[in-house]
Amino acid sequence: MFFLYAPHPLTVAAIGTLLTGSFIYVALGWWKLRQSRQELERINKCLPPRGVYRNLEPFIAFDMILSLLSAAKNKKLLQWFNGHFQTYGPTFVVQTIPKYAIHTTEAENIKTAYSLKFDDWSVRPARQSFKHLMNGSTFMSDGAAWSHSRGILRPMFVKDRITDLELYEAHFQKLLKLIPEDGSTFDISALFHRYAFDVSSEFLFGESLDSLGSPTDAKVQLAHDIELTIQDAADRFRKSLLYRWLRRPGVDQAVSNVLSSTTRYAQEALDRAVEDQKHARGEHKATRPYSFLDEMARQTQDLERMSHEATSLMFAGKDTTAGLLGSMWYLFARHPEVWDKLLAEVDQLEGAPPTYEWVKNAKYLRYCEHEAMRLYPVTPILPPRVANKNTVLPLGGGKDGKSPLFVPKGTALIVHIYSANRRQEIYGKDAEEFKPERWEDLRPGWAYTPFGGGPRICVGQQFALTEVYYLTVRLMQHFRRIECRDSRPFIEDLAGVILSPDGGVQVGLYPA
Ligand code: HEM
Repeated sequence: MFFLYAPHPLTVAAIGTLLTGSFIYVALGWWKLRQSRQELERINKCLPPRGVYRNLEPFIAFDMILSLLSAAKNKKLLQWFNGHFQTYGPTFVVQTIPKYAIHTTEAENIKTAYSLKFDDWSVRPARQSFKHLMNGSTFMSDGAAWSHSRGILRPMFVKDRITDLELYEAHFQKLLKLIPEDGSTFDISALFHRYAFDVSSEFLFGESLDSLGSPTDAKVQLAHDIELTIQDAADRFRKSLLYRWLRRPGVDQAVSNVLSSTTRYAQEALDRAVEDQKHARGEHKATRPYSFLDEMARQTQDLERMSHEATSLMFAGKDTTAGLLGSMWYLFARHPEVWDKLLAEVDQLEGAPPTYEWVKNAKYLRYCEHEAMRLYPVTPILPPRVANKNTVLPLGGGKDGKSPLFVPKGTALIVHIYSANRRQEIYGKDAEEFKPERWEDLRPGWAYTPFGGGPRICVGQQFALTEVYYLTVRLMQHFRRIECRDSRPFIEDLAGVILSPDGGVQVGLYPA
């Protein structure tokens, strides 16, 4: 029987040659990689990392994941990382057998990855949880595709586009009606979220979702679905392997409504662009408020791309802006001396609404925002970048952590803004305190990057800041006194990916 099934000697020889050839090919590839790695390490004088977080279970770092989950459950995730930076120094490595991740607070490392060696790092591999919503957006792209989309986006955020203060004023008037005038306690951060929602939707779609007014049922549903979709994207990112079993009910329908609604808004903008071309050019600008999608329709007819870009901007801009307002007002409520000083600056306007130039030049207002963003940065941990080739970071290697660090292809780099902003070497011994005055002569450069940095710096930064400054001034012109109604210390809430105080910002406000 055996004889019947024995392979022909030529077949055996062919298989043998194939196997040996493959082995040599793989071995040569591995040897070449090792050589180039050693060469890179030698040229750059790389040393092994100073801080290494070692896992007992070295494959998926199960012990670290459990420890992180427990810290997150106790609302101490940021403190957990902060503690590890105290132990290991400003850069540490988490090693598992398949790959490793670098956590850093070091300005030079951030500058290198975000600017000097920008091309060595990609964002897309770590943003897969957003793919179903914004696959073609700037936020998701790398390389030439990113340059192209960012180029389309840029003109929409230039000065004349973001100085439409009427947009902010109209929604401020609606917000004002919802604030109790008798000093009774309310959560001002919840109103900031609705305000940012309405401003963003009007800016993006040309139509506000009107969450501060009397929205239609369809708008209420869309607002609900956008919130659910944002939470779901955060779940996908955090729970990765377990996500399938831990999905929130109604997610599929919510995602589908968000996508079909943004597609409808995009289609309407394209139709208007066609109408405009038929009539005098740019006619709609006189009759309609400026909309991001209208502007985009002048540059592309790609419906999916427009819908994905608008969705990504809604995600990137809404909670972040509300989060910054929340941090500032959380701190104002606890620092009456800062409130009084800012009030004096605001009073220079003698009650008139501020102009764009005024908010840009209001120094103390800017210091307050910088200081709030320093202590409670809206995005306390930036989304990871992944090395697309072997590369080097300037710091983190050697016994003192001052030597360059070799970074193998596939390594994730995670920048910790929250911990970077508390480094005593940069901010002094009082780094934990709220002192806007420190910004009079503080220039931390790459040590302070709440909006990211380099070519991918937040495209909406000026839009967000104008919105935040304008609303703060207008509220302070109306309400002259603030009282804190929550004596608990700051407890982190990272329910989305945005940092806010647990329990909101409970205050009482009094008009003049
Ligand atoms: C206080 C408010 C905001 C904060 C703190 C903030 C923060 C950030 C940060 C840190 C990044 C860089 C992420 C990285 O490099 O990994 C970023 C990118 C981005 N932000 Fe913002 N953002 C804010 C508001 C906005 C607004 C209002 C918009 C638009 C309406 C916006 C649109 C974007 C976009 C499109 C990107 C991706 C840019 C690119 O990849 O080229 N952001 N933002």
